[in-house]
Amino acid sequence: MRVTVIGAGSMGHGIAQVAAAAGHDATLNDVDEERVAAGIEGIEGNLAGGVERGKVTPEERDATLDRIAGETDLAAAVGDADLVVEAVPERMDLKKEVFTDVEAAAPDDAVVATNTSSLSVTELASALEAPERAVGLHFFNPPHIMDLVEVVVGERTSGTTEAFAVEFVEGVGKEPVVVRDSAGFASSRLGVALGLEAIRMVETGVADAADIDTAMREGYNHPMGPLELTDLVGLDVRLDIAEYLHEELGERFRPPQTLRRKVRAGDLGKKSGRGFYVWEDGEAVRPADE
Ligand SMILES: NC(=O)c1ccc[n+]([C@@H]2O[C@H](COP(=O)([O-])OP(=O)(O)OC[C@H]3O[C@@H](n4cnc5c(N)ncnc54)[C@H](O)[C@@H]3O)[C@@H](O)[C@H]2O)c1
Repeated sequence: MRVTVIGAGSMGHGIAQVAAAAGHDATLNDVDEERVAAGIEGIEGNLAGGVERGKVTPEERDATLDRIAGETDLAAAVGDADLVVEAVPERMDLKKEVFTDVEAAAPDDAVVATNTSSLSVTELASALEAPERAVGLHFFNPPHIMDLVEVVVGERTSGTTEAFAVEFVEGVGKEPVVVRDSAGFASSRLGVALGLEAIRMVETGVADAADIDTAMREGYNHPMGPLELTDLVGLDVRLDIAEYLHEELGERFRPPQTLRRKVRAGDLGKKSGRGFYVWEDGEAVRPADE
């Protein structure tokens, strides 16, 4: 199968890697050469880590990389795709534009998927002349490690598209859960609620970021605390999601000022090197506000 991923950021490059590792031809698209190259470098880094840990053989690494191509021209990237997954920033207008461009250039029977964490798949699909071919494929961060993929079924998603999506997810070795389209789906709504409350607790001086994270790891057995997870996801991504959930679900999702302030300052978490923590070599090394 040919899989094209639009957007080579935190999620897009990982999704292309997962598809290629499962034997699909994967094309990675972004707005310029530099971002595509950074995405491919990210995949190389993930695979090198896999080889070091004995999870990936050198042959599998090479075969996966051989199946990945970069392409900055969207029409060329999707021209012979069987599945297109968009992973551009969490903004409805931008994603609709991408969907429209994909439909104009992709084969008529290609499935058009979105990796959105929260936006309505039904509304996004309304940008297509054939909304029945749209579906949500919500991978988790980092896609090559996390097993879950939410398959989000919009109002107009056809049974064939849903079945294709579930089969694709199982085929790449992940665990699909099928969810109805509603703001934040099953996972982001709860995950973001926890993250926003943790930020409000830092703001009001209940405890500092490291202590809140320790409490959730040690007390609730979460593998990662809500603030470190916010850093991993990206503060800008979390802010976009919170704004949408605030609009759709009300006051409890109002983005805290601290989140806005950090995003304005360019403190986006792991990807910029600083968020609630300072990040070095992919690890949170100390709280940012000490
Ligand atoms: N970060 C997470 O933990 C996470 C988890 C699950 C889902 N998501 C969702 O995945 C999507 C992407 O998030 P991300 O964290 O990878 O964002 P990101 O900011 O890391 O990457 C987005 C990429 O899209 C590119 N882009 C922007 N406009 C484009 C266009 N018109 N055509 C092609 N590329 C374009 C950007 O250059 C950038 O490289 C969002 O919808 C987000 O909600 C994110």
